[in-house]
Amino acid sequence: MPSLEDELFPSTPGKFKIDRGHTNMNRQFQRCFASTSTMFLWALFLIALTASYLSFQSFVDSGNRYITASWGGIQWEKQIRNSAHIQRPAGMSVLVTGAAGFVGSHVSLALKKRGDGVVGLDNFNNYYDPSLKKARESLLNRQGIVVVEGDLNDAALLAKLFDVVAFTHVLHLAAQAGVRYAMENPGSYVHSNVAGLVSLLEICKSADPQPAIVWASSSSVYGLNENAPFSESDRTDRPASLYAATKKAGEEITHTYNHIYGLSITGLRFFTVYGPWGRPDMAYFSFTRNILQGKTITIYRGKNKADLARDFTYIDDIVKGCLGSLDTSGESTGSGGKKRGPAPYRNFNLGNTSPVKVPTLVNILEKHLRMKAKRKIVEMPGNGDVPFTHANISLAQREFGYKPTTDLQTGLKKFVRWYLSYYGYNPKDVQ
Ligand SMILES: O=C(O)[C@H]1O[C@H](OP(=O)(O)OP(=O)(O)OC[C@H]2O[C@@H](n3ccc(=O)[nH]c3=O)[C@H](O)[C@@H]2O)[C@H](O)[C@@H](O)[C@H]1O
Repeated sequence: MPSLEDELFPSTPGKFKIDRGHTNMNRQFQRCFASTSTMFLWALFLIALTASYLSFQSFVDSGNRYITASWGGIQWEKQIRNSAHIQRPAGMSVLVTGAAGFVGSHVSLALKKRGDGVVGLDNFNNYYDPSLKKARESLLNRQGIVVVEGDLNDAALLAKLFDVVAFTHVLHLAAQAGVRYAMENPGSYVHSNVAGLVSLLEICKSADPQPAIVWASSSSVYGLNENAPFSESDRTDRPASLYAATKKAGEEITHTYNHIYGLSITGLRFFTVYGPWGRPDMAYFSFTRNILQGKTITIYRGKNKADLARDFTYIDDIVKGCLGSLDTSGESTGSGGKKRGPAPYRNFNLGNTSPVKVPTLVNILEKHLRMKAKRKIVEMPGNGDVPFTHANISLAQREFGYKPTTDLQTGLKKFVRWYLSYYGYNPKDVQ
């Protein structure tokens, strides 16, 4: 009888040598035959195992190819390098995250126009109509700017981008925006504004040379602050929304990376930015759409029937603020994850310095659209809104000459003109 060991390990070399001197040939033959067929079965099993392993590997490989299909390869790298190519003396090569977004697309075009190299990154998520993002991307493409489709949390993609281009600057504008949406989808704020930010900083800190980073914080960090106008030295530890809390977290996180790794960091506290190619989720945009469609608009009102007010800031002024910040960012001091000395850490308000009440904003829209709004006034729900915002911009003025020049009347006129042409309304129909 074959031992258990024989059964389990039938292919052990030399184990089944035929003993020719044995008289019981038949038995020998049977044993040998039995062993051979077991060997055969095991061989079959091994072949099947190898085949399944190989096909699994090829499935994994093809999966990876699918995941990375939108980036990688010699041709792709060439496009990225062309896009990042600097065309002016002492120019910069900038990675703009959120490049297909409102502010990102405007600043990318301005950078390219003055001869800087720009590579965009955007995940084209569907927080609002992605076709608007695609339309902005087309504008950028026409100026030779490539927008890579990918998420901040894709560390392999970020590493690849820094392999291909030694970016001098990162303008980090990709974020989950919107104050009130944070109650519906809190996870998206953590994903983009916290995890995504850290993922980007990790790559930047390890880069050699390290880029200088300018990124979008928010006026919302002032939260329940009542000192007006808001100064950078005011309290920012009482956020009123999760959106604000993630932006405040961003300011703390970037401080850490500045402190440990010597990254140059500039945070920009944007005050309710508006203008052509804007964000459809914002009040001025959705009010315009609803007024044109004859739908009722809801206007929130604060305590004691006080109107809410915002320091609405026109996009062209914000673009100038972004360029000024990039130009004065100073250099990161570290390389390859090691700090070599202190680097700049700055936060600036970029606002308009003249708050306007929301009902006044609606009056201006009515005038430009030549249509009456159907208004419904409701008490401000506890949704993260703050009663007013008002920027003190003296710090940005001093540091890089920031000076907003567009008032809400003028800015909304430009917005309405863009809106009507983009969405195909004939202004004559809008009487
Ligand atoms: O500065 C910022 O850091 C933020 O600015 C922007 O937030 P907000 O100032 O809240 O702008 P926005 O939504 O246009 O509401 C404007 C006003 O209309 C009121 N509002 C709004 C909607 C509505 O239906 N009714 C209404 O009265 C509303 O109560 C508010 O008083 C960006 O979206 C945000 O991403 C961030 O960048």
